[in-house]
Amino acid sequence: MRKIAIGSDHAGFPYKEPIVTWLTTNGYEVKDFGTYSADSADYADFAHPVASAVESEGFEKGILLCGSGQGVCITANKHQGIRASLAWEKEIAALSRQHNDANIICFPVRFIGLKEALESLEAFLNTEFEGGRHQRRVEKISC
Ligand SMILES: O=C(CO)[C@H](O)[C@H](O)[C@H](O)COP(=O)(O)O
Repeated sequence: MRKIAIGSDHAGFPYKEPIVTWLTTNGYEVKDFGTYSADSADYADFAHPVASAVESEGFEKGILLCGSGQGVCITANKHQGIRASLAWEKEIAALSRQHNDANIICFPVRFIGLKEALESLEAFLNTEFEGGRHQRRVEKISC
């Protein structure tokens, strides 16, 4: 089964449960790294565990949610093995897989509808990396 890690802060929290439900309904195994309420929380406390899970704990991909999507994305990209992408519509989500081999998708929950987020997630999970010229470019990301 495909293992997915998910995490959010308070601003991302409203979409976490619907996304988990969508994932389990569609046959994914999901681990929820919090937050577990709408109380104010710090995005890095959830982005780091999700990034570690994808980087080295056998999770295929990760999903991170915060208000703008920026905080979780910046945090996750501090991890060597992570390519986290910010997505607000499905074509961007698919491109992050095709061209960037992204392994975490970050959603700006205060700026995207749930339907668009779920369609973007589906595109992200079902799109393969194209390799070729993009492989060379991805290899140049690490410093
Ligand atoms: O968007 C975020 C970080 O990029 C966070 O989710 C926060 O919501 C944002 O920083 C605003 O903070 P607030 O405490 O919700 O006002």
